[in-house]
Amino acid sequence: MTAPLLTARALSFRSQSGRLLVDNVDLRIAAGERLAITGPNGAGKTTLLRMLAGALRPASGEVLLGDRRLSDLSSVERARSIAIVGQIDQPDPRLSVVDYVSLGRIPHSPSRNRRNEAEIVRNALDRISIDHFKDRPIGSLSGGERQRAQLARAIAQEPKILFLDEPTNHLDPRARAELLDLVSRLSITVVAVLHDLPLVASFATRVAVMNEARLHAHGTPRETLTQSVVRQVFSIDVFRLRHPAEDRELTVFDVPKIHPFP
Ligand SMILES: Nc1ncnc2c1ncn2[C@@H]1O[C@H](COP(=O)(O)OP(=O)(O)OP(=O)(O)O)[C@@H](O)[C@H]1O
Repeated sequence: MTAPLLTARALSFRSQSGRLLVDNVDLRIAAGERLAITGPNGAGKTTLLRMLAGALRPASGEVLLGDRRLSDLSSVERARSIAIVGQIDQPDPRLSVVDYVSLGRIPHSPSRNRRNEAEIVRNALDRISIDHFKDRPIGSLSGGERQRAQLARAIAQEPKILFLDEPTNHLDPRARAELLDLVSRLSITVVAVLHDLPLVASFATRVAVMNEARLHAHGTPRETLTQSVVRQVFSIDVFRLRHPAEDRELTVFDVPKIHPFP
């Protein structure tokens, strides 16, 4: 592996009651990689993501960005390097989409060149294909549209690493694949919490499978989304089959049968 852009060493987090929510996690993320953090509900994925992004201070362990500890960076240095698209973002609903996306430029404001700034924002709107609703108030957007606006704001921030917490949860199946395709074309390092295993398999270059606060498996999708890991962690089966119409492999996650009513 080339020199990691982000390194987590023995990262742990405890709740106030003393429960371990993340237990001794080591990770190395190289520049250009797309790491998907997956695992069952409550496994510690968001807690881990927030520590990796510097939004939550670990109880023990450390995170390095390049060779610098994240905790030693100023908030401006951190904001120039790291963008987070989280699950909760409640901007003023009257803010127009273009003004909201412009907020991504705040960390860069000391070196402001107005024409250049406007160009970067326009570019972000264009890359996420939301320029047609750039003048609408944020409060009028659907969940999926809002998720796209959040991503455009993060792109306008021009970070080294983009952190996404369940970026597709409001999107329909096609829009999910399109959004992740778009993210993978940005050529930046991405760390994303994702539940949708087929999307994990096609989007991620590496996968971190969390289970009960621990890193259960870490590696390429093929190394981690194995029959034994998927069974043990998610209690479902995974099959790798030939696509019936195309010359490629299909990864099929076999969810349990839902009993018909009654
Ligand atoms: N500040 C906190 N205090 C106490 N418990 C917490 C705190 N934050 C998270 N938890 C608990 O820690 C566990 C892990 O939470 P986390 O949000 O990291 O899980 P997750 O894997 O992202 O879950 P999900 O898939 O449901 O979003 C959960 O049981 C959650 O209720």
